[in-house]
Amino acid sequence: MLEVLKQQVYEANMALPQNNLVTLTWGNVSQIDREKGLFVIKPSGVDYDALRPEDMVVVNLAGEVVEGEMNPSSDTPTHAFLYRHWQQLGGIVHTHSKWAVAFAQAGIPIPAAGTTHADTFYGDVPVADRLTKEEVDGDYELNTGYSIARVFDREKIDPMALPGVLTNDHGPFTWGVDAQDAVHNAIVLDVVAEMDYHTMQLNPSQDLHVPQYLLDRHYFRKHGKGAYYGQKNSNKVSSK
Ligand SMILES: O=C(CO)[C@@H](O)[C@H](O)COP(=O)(O)O
Repeated sequence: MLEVLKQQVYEANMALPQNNLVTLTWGNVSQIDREKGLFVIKPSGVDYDALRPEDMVVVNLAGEVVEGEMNPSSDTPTHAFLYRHWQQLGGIVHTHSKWAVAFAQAGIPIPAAGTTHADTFYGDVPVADRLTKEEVDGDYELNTGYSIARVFDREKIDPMALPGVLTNDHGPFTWGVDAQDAVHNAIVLDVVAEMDYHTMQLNPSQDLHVPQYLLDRHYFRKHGKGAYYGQKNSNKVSSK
């Protein structure tokens, strides 16, 4: 079943090593068929060089395997939670891209410091709350999903205006209307994280945020004023 979707998800997963967003078997991509209530995700721990479209695993929104010989990604509960929590999501990516992971490990949001960022993310990319020992010892991946939703719900951020997050101590998740859109956002996220790191080195005392009018100009030029309008001043997302 879902052979076309498996091919799309396979190609999106292969884009992760092609864009230097992952090493070894790290990372994963999924995409959902909302009508069927099923999503397709990469199998767990499989080397990208050995990956095939037919290896993709079909999962329901409860995170249960519906079709597939291999175990689904270990992050499947996080993907399933996010699909349940936000109906707008069509595709989700998790990577260990190095510059975004550096910000995630430092617990620092990726600031909306330039127009490169503003074209894709309507504000700072926030850091999710650090998981407690109980959350880690419990259903770790599900609790990762809860930590992501908590920061967006608390800060009243439209997830489609700001399609990415840094899970504390871990790494980035991005999303979009489909898997390819989510991969695009994962690529942009790591590029702007690297740019921001160097900007911070060049001028540590500067407030890195672009002015709201420039954030608006770039974001709405690309996404339209009506689409995914985020909260005003959302580029001032507070750090954790
Ligand atoms: O963060 C981790 C492991 O620390 C996982 O996200 C891996 O990066 C990918 O795991 P699989 O998708 O292969 O299960």
